[in-house]
Amino acid sequence: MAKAVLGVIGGSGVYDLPGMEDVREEHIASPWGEPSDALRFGRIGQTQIVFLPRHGRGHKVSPSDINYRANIDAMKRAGVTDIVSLSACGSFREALHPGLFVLVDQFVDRTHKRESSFFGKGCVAHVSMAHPVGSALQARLAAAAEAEGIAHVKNGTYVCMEGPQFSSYAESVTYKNLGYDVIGMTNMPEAKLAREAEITYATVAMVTDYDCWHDGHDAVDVAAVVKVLRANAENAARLVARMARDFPTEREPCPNGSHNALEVAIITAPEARDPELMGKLDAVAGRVLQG
Ligand SMILES: CSC[C@H]1O[C@H](OP(=O)(O)O)[C@H](O)[C@@H]1O
Ligand SMILES: Nc1ncnc2[nH]cnc12
Repeated sequence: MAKAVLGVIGGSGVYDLPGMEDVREEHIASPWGEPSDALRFGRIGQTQIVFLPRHGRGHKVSPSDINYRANIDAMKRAGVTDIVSLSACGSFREALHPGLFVLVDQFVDRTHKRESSFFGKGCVAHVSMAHPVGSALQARLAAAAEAEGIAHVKNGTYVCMEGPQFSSYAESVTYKNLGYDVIGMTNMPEAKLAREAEITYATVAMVTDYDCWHDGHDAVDVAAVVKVLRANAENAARLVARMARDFPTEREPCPNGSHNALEVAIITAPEARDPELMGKLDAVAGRVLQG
């Protein structure tokens, strides 16, 4: 197994990762376009960390405009084996209150304007998304939250909307009635692309609001989100630092198959593959394509 490198993708309010040492920045070029920002390399204890703010510094990139493929490809090129996504979200349950961290285990993808695969014409692949979150990585997050006394719950479904507008009341009530737990605008296709790149993925969905279904709360707006973000970001930094303390130095096999997701996924015959696309897949699929 490869050396373990922990990637952290910071969402709204998380543009930095306090606690990293020996920090250096590098702009990683990707054949998939421009990543949201330079990658920040550092370590916490013995654990190598690569940090990327998905909206860029200053929050310049909107959810639909994020180049998710470039971000994941750049992380793969940086040697990242596991990604923790730190994401703000709205809640569809009274008990999932602002400030709570939901370690979701499922996603519903309602996005429709984003490139959501590295594969396509000239190299077709179908990875499993049955269990999109690495359960061992999720367990490490839960243990770290427990140790730090950070309020959290394990499991839940994150519905990813296109945005950038927040949901209508009818949409919000529909999602709630469908049994979804939280809502955001970014974790899809991020989680799909991570799986295609054989990177283990886990989300910390940090509740900021009750979206707009709750009679006792105003409909969500950015000001309401920002009010809760600062405390959430501080807890997120503590959580990651704690998890990094006991992180393995060697990559562990993922119980959900993310470490070898491509082994049984590529269906295009070798002689039918498009050389140009194969070139772009050098990082993401290099392990299986180069044998
Ligand atoms: C600022 S509220 C809406 C914004 O916040 C979430 O961002 P992220 O997932 O990157 O933390 C949500 O997905 C929207 O992009
Ligand atoms: N209610 C909400 N809907 C979508 N994305 C969010 N991010 C934070 N709160 C959100």
